[in-house]
Amino acid sequence: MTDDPAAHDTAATDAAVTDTAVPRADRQTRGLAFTKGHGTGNDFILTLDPEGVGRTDAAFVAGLCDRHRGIGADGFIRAVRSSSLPEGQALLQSDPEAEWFMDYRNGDGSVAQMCGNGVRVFVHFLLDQGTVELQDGGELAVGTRSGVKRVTRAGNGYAVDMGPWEFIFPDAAVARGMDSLVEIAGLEVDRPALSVSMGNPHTVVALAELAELRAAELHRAPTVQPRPPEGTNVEVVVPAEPLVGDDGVGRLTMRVHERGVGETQSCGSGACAAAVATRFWAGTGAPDRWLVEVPGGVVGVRFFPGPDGREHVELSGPAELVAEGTLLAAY
Ligand SMILES: N[C@@H](CCC[C@H](N)C(=O)O)C(=O)O
Repeated sequence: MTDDPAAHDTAATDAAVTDTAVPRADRQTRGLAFTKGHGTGNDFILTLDPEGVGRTDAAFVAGLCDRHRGIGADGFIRAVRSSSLPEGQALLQSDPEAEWFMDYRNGDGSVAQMCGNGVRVFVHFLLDQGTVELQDGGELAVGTRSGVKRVTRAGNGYAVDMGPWEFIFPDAAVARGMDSLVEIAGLEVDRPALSVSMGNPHTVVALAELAELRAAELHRAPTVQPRPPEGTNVEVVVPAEPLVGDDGVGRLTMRVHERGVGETQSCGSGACAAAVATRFWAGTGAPDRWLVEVPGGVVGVRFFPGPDGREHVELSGPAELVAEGTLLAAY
């Protein structure tokens, strides 16, 4: 695991998995109420913990997310009142509307800054719990480790302003249109890539054809050189031919290896990063609207001028809740 360049610095996670610092009495999680949901197949275990008192240590989260010995999910999301967490309290200073904080963890228990599919499912979960009200067209401010995100409802679909995108290695990106080389199992030569931050890090690789996309063995972590400082999620994309349809919308097909998870059916922030990179490579005149096909469905990406004067990225797509239950295990 420690050789996995696409993963977080896993030392802390590994230590926490075998952590005996959590007193045995506090490991009792039997009776915990949970909901299972997904956005285009990117699946999450959600719990409501307004006061922020529940367990979030890596051993617990990894146990819950284990697909054989737990409930199984790509990630764990805890709904906490922003006022109950230091990160949330800091956000409330500048944005008092963000009453709820999406406390997100990857399936291996590592903390990630942002989850684009997760934040849509999070809002759907809060509505289902009766914790918030949101009419069609209404907007909810959500606290995240990547700042406050505004989520708009359209039926069971949600659109989130993910905020501004940034190149992780801006000098190389602008000078060469790529900043790193990625070795992907199943593909013969290393591929050039562009690393984009959507609050969390992504490295996007363009392939020429769908056969190559199918050949990529994404259950293995790709090797990225140079590796973004906090690790990275790797998106492999094939731009459509033609890239832009008669409707003026750009299209691409994507698979992803997520940091802290492995291959997933979808990654919302990854779809945004894939659209950023593809639009950049396409040059002047490339569209502001994109449809990104992932193994679990299709998500929309739109570029627009944000209220802060920077270009923002909107992610849209469905959110589904599929089950609720009570935990029997003590991890
Ligand atoms: N694995 C990611 C966090 C989760 C991203 C998510 N699936 C999405 O929809 O954006 C990371 O470690 O950054």
